[in-house]
Amino acid sequence: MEKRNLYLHTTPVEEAKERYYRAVKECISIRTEEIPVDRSLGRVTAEAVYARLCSPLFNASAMDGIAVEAKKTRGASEEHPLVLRRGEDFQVVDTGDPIREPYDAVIMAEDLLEIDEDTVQIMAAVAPWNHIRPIGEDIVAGEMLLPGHHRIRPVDIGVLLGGGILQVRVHASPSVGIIPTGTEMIPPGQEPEDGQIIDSNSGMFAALVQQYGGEPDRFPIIHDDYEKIRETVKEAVSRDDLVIVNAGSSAGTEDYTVHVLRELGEVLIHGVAIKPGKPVILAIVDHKPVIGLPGYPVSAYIDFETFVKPVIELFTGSSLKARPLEQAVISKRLVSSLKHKEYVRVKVGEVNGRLVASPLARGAAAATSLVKADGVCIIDQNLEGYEAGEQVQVELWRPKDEIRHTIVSVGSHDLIMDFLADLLPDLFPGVHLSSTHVGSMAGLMALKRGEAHIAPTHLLDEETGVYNIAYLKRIFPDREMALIKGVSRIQGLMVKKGNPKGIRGVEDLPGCRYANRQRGAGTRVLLDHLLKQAGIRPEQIEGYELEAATHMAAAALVKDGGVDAAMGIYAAAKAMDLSFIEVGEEEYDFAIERKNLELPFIQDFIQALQSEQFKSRVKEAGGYGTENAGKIILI
Ligand SMILES: Nc1nc2c(c(=O)[nH]1)N[C@H]1C(S)=C(S)[C@@H](COP(=O)(O)OP(=O)(O)OC[C@H]3O[C@@H](n4cnc5c(N)ncnc54)[C@H](O)[C@@H]3O)O[C@H]1N2
Ligand code: MOO
Repeated sequence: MEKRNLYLHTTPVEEAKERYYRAVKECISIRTEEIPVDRSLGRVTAEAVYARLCSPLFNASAMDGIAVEAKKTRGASEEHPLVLRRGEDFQVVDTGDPIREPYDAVIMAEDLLEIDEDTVQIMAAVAPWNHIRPIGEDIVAGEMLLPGHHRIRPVDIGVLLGGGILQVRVHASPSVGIIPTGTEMIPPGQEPEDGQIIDSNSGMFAALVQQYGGEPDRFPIIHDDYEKIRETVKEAVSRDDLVIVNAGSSAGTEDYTVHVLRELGEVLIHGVAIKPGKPVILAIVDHKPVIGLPGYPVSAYIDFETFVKPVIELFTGSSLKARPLEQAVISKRLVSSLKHKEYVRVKVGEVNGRLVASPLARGAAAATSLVKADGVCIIDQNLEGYEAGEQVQVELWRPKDEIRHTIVSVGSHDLIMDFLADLLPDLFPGVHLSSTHVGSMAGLMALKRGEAHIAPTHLLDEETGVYNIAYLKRIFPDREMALIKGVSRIQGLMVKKGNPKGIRGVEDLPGCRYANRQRGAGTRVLLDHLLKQAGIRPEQIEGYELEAATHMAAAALVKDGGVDAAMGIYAAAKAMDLSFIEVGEEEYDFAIERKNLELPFIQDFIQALQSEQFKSRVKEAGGYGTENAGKIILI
């Protein structure tokens, strides 16, 4: 067997950061540069900036009116108005005009009685400096306008220009080398062949670097070849301030990064007690920080935020605002190990006045969990997790105001949830739909615990043959509930195109490879019902234990995953270009507490269901009926 980097020891996150930053600070040199003020937005001052000019530059009129000598207005009153003559006693001025000797006060046009073009009457005396902005009232030449380490905002640009400053010295944007490695990697745009993986991380890193004020310097993909990786790292270190080497960070036989970095420089840390992101490498080569990030996108992102961002901030001279921490109730039990600090991506919604966090997929390769997340629940290394319903700290990634206007849906999955999520903010600006797919039963349980506004459900009551209502009565015996009617949809068996196995119905499933849905999913309840009717036991079906989380995930397993059949909706089969054997029609509705029907965004949701846009979109997908969409049944 080839050599592996088996490492059993990991360093706690804070210790790793502290040791690395101490070393980095000692070795890097911070560059600064002078740039035009009007292109300095977001940059950080390298030194204090002092005004070159005063503002205003001269004594200036603050109002439209006339400039006078204050002493000549003495004695004027309502009873004894005073007559003033142009040229002799006053000069007409506009706001901003210079006021020169002998004038020392301004009277507003509204306070004048015009007798003729050259004569006015005043009814009150004025004091010197009345309505005059003196030289340097706002800015005095030589005064400090901005301190060092200040991130420049639009208002700062205004003040600098007003103070006569055209160039400003700022921290230079660090150039960040990005080196993707891996023989199996291909650049985006190239059609992947078997076993190839699109290098999506480099694009994400480049965007992060830009967002945090650096300049990305991207290298082409380097194959798993020790010499090539070494030469590329040397090149990057010679031209960049900071270098990221992506993947090859862990224990694989072709994970060369750490060996290359050990040869070229010093590896301070390999392996941190963080999940995801454990195999991160923190090194220094030729006085430059070099960070090896793991290949899995979520690990790479979490490590970037934790270890790369603070290094970029050292170069840019200022820390970016940390994301706010909020208390939330966690909706599912979260078990975590004492071996690491864990970052669990969560969806967050406000239900009945409290924030509720629902954990998303925890896998390090689940990049879409980063896209769906409203935040992250951080479980400290010394904690073994949280029980459902416990208070947790969540770092919010989305503005709280937006979270407040989000409908939280937990339950069964259907493609219409995607249509609605897309349609809602279009029809009702500011309203969002967040849906978590856990199956019908688990959704109703979440609704019961007050963790969702709505629970999409399709549960067949075997006795009555009626969908959903019986379950609501049973699960919420003493609560006033309602059902917002959704769609009727065709359920069936999704099979490979052309149905090569000649499957006609559930009776043909024994002998085929099947993919099931998770326990409590309505689709699984339907399968069990049909199996019972057909007198087939679950053990007779190969793959009964294989659980797909959504219709689309089940369809994907049939398409490419070595599975012959899975139960699902027509629209998913159509979207994946599969053949479809209809087994029946069912009703997909939304359970809700009656008191929540009046919430403004729930009213918007009901209207969206009734909208023409929704109906035509659903019709296009096929296999749905929308006659009852948006109707309310009180239970
Ligand atoms: N025996 C062990 N195996 C693994 C361990 C371990 O401790 N012992 N650690 C696991 C952990 S944790 C992680 S995280 C990964 C890290 O893997 P590597 O950094 O070595 O990355 P690769 O194996 O080269 O790639 C893994 C995977 O990542 C994706 N990837 C890679 N590069 C990119 C890219 N540029 N863009 C998008 N995605 C990328 C891809 O799916 C690769 O298959 O190791 C575990 N293994
Ligand atoms: O560190 Mo790995 O990122 O846990 O999957």
